[in-house]
Amino acid sequence: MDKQMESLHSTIGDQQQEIVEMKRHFWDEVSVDKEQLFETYVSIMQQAKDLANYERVQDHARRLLTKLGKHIGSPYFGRIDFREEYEVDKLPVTIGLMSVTDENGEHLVYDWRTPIASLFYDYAPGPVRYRTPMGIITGEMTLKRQYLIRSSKLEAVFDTGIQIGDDMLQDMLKRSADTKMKTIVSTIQREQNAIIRDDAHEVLIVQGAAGSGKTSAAMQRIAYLLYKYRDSMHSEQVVLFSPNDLFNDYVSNILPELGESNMTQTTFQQYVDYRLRTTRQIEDVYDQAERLMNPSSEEVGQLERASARWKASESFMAVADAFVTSLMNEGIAFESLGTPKRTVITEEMLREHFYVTLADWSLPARMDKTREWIKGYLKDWAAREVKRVYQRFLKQPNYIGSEEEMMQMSKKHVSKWVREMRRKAHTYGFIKWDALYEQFNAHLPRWCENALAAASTHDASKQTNTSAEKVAVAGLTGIAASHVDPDIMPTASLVANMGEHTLARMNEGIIPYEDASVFLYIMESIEGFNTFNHIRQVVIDEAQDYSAFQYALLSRLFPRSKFTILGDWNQAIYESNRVGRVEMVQRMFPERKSTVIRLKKSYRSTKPISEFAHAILPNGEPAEPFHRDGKPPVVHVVTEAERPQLVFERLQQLREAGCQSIAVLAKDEASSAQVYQLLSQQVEGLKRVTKHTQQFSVGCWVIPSYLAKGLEFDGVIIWDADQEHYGHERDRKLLYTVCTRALHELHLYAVGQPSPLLPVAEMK
Ligand SMILES: Nc1ncnc2c1ncn2[C@@H]1O[C@H](COP(=O)(O)OP(=O)(O)OP(=O)(O)O)[C@@H](O)[C@H]1O
Repeated sequence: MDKQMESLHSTIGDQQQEIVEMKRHFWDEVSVDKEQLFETYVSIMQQAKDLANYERVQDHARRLLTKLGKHIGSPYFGRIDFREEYEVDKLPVTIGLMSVTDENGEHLVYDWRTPIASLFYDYAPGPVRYRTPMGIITGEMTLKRQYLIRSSKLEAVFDTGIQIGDDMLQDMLKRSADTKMKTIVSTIQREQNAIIRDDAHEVLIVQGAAGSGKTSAAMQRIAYLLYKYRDSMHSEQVVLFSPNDLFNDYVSNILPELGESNMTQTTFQQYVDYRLRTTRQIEDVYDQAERLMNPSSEEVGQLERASARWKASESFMAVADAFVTSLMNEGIAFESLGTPKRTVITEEMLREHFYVTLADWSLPARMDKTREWIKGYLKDWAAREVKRVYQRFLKQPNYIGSEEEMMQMSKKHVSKWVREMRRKAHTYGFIKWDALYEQFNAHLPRWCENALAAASTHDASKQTNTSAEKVAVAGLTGIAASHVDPDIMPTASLVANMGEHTLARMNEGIIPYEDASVFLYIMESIEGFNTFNHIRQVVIDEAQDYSAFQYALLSRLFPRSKFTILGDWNQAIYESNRVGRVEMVQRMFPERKSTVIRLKKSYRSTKPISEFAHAILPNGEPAEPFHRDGKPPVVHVVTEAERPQLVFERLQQLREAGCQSIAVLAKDEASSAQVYQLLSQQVEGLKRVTKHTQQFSVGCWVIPSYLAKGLEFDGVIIWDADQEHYGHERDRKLLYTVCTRALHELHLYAVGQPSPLLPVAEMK
C-alpha cells in the first residue's frame, strides 16, 4: 500500500505538471487564419479531450490515494485459508476494508464485500460454500483468523470458531459510544451478514430487538450493494428515511468510512411538508407525542389516543378509500380561477367539466384532463381578453402610443393573469384541498359505513371467487378493504367525535400529525401518486413508527425501488403506530417479493442492562443478550428536593468511571427543559437536545425520552422512572426504549413510587 501511494503521488505530481503546461499552451495552436480554421478546431478539441482525460485519471488517483491513506493503518482484519473442492492447494484470503492487489493484479487483500469474503462471516473452519456470479463454489476452510490492527500496530490475533470471535466483539462493544455510529465490518455476525448480502428479495424487513444491530447492518448493506452494483447503482439512488436530523447526523459517517459516497438522507415529515397542499401548519410526530402525553383532560387524551391509533391503521385506510370512491360521483369542492376583479372559470364550470364531461374517467385522469382543459380555456380567454383590454386602452385618452405598443401592453397585462391562473391549474389549485379534508372529517361515520359495506362486498367476492373488479370496488387498492376489522372500528358516536375534534384542530390552523398522512393519501389518490423512478434502494429505519398510510405512500413513491425496512415493534412508542405489525408492512407491498428476518441477539448493552430492559416487556419479542458483564441497573428512590444534587453526583461518578457520553432522559420536552435548568449551573458543558438539534458531540446531554430513539450512550440516567411518569400500560414500550439506550451503566431515579412496569432491581 505504501508503494502504491508513492506511485500515485508521483503520477498525480507528473500529470499535474502536464496539465499546467497544457493549459498554459492551450491557445498557442490557435490560428486566426481562416484557411486553418478546421485544423484549429481539431487541435482544440483534441487538447480538450486530453485535458479531460488527465483530469479523470487524476480524480481517480486522488480518490484511491485517500482510500489507501484511510485504510493503511488497519489494512486487514481477517484471514481464511480456503481449499476449493478437487484442488490441492490452499488459498490464503486476507480480508480488509478495501481490495489491494500487487503489480500483477493478484489480490493481497480482498474487500470484505467480495463473494469469497462471505465465508469469513458465515462459517467456522470445515466444509463451506459461497455464491459467486458464476455459481456456487464449495470447498473447505482450514483456518479462520482475526486480527486487531490499530494505527499500524498489531494488537491481537485470534483463531476463531463459528461466530466471529467473542473476544473481538467484546473488545468492540466495550468501547465508548461515539457521536457517530461505528462500522462493524470486522465483527459482522452471521445473521447480520444474511441481511447485508440478501439480494433475492425486493422488500427485506428486519425485526430486531433493541441494540441487535439493525441500523448497523443496514448501513453495511448499502455499502455492500453499492460495491456489488457499482456499475449500475450510485449513492444518490439510495434514500434513507430516518426519524430526525440528529439521527441522520449520527449515521452520516458510515458510508464515507467504508469508502462510499453518502446516500440521500431524509425524513417522512420533510416529504409531507413539501407535498401536502394545505395552508394549515402540519404537526410533527414530536408535537403529537407531547400532546398525547400531556392532554388538556383525561377525556380529550382518550379520544386523541384512540383517534391517533385508528387513523394509522389499514381499517382507516379503507375508510379513506371509501371517501375517495364517493368522490367519483360528487363532493369535490372546486376553487374558481380568475383575476382579482373577475372570475374567469367558475366553480360551477369546473364541477360540470369534472363530474359530467369527464364522468367516465378515473380521478387522476380527470385531474390531468381538467388541467389541460383549463389551459385551453385560458388560451381562448386570453385572446378575447387581449382584444377587450386593447379596446379599453384605445378609449382611454391618457394612454398614448402606437397601436402596436397598445397591443403589446394589452398582451402583457393579460399574460400576467394567465400565468398566475396556469400556475394554479398546474399545482391543482382549482381544488379546495383543506375544504375536502374538512368534509372527510365532517361526515366520517358515513365513510365508515361505506368502508364496512365495501369490505363485506370484498369478502363475498373472495368467497365466490368473482371478478377482480368487484374486489376493486372495496377500495382503490383493495389492500385496505381486505383488512377492515369491524372489531376495531370505533363506535359511530366515537367516530363522529373524532371527526369533530379534527375539524376543531383544523379551525385552529393545525393538521394533526395522525391526519397529515391520511390527508396526503387522499390527495394523492385523487391526483395520482407522486413517483421517484430513479431511486433503486430505500432504507426505512425505525420502521415501527410508520403508519399504514405512510407505507402505502412510500411504496407508490418509489415504484422501481427495493426496500430495506428495519424496525423493532417493541419500541413502537408513538400512539399513532401501535397497530403496526410486520405483516402489515408486507401487505403494503403486495406486488413485491418480501421476506422477514428476525435478529434476536442484542449487542449494545451489558447483560444485566439487557435483561433488566427485556423484563419490562414480558410479552415482547424474545432477545438474547450478548454476554458482556457490567453493573446491574439501579433504581434510586429519592425526594424531589434531593434529586438534582444526587443526579449531579451520579454524573460526576459516571464521568470518573470513564463514560464519555451520558444522557439524562426526561419523559417530555417541558421536564427536559426543567432538568436542564436545574443541572446546567453545576454540570459543566451540559447540553440539551430538542427536536431542532441537528448535531451531536461527546458529553452530557439532557434529552426528552422519545428523541433518544436509535441513539446510544455510555451511561443513561432516567430522571423520572416513577409511577407518575411511567405508570400506565401504554408507557411500557417507551420505558423499554429509554433503558435500552445504555451501553455500560443505567440509573433510574424515582420520586415516590417507582414505575410499576420496572422489574425488581437493586433499590437505593
Ligand atoms: N456485529 C457487531 N459488531 C460490533 N458491534 C455491533 C455489532 N452489531 C451491533 N453492534 C453494536 O451494537 C450497538 C447497537 O447497534 P444498532 O444501533 O445498529 O442496533 P439497532 O438494532 O439499530 O438498535 P435500536 O433499535 O435499539 O436503535 C451499536 O453500538 C453497534 O455498533
